[in-house]
Amino acid sequence: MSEPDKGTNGSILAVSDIHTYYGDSHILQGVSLEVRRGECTALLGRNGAGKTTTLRSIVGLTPARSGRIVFANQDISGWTTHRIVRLGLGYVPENRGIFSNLTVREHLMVAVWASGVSSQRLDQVLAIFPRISERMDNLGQQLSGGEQQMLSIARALLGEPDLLVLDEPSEGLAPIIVNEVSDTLARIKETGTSILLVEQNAEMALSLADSVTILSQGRVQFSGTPKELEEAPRISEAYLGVSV
Ligand SMILES: Nc1ncnc2c1ncn2[C@@H]1O[C@H](COP(=O)(O)OP(=O)(O)OP(=O)(O)O)[C@@H](O)[C@H]1O
Repeated sequence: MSEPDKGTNGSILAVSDIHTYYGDSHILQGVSLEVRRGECTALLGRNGAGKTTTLRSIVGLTPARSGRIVFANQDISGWTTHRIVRLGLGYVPENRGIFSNLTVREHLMVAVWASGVSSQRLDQVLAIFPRISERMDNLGQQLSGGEQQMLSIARALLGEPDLLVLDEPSEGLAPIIVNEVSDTLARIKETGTSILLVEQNAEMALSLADSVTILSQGRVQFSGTPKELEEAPRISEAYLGVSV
């Protein structure tokens, strides 16, 4: 992980006024958000608000048609996903990307080869995920939802990303496992890794976040700190359906 760069207003990721389409459907209509170095930004909103599309635009899977995305001081607009990941972005997709017939070890070794990191790095990552280290010879299909989520996060961390981008890591998990995922993300943040976290679980996301962006119908409805959101209950009730 690189040292914080004081020369660029402390931002590891700055998304400015992006517009993204699926065919003719204009989904993101001028989305802007920021992740500051070493901090966590939570991206919240109801189903269909455009959260996943925002992440897909950032990682180059569904490129924005206009707007600007600056990551690690580089304008990555139009870059391929492969190149963006190489620059230091770790992506944990919503479906977790776990293969049923590969073992935990094979998932991790593929990532080690692909990112060219040392086996020492694998040991460092496994130290954060004790449960995964005990399951090295289990197949993907033999893992619980929580273990699959942890493996997906571990794999993204192998490449020593400066920014970890996660799409609803709590989805489908029991509350006690959500707490484990949340504690793990807090530890990752403590090591200096910046985090962009998409969540339906506002409580979990706000416990980790330094800033919050709320989307509705492809537009930003709120941007501020968790405290500012707490002081604006009408916003959270209108766009999240809960008081925070
Ligand atoms: N492949 C696609 N083709 C066409 N429209 C899509 C596609 N994927 C998503 N959409 C539409 O784009 C809008 C935003 O979807 P998106 O998945 O980004 O929302 P979200 O906030 O992540 O919601 P969820 O929590 O349900 O994943 C929705 O109206 C959705 O129906």
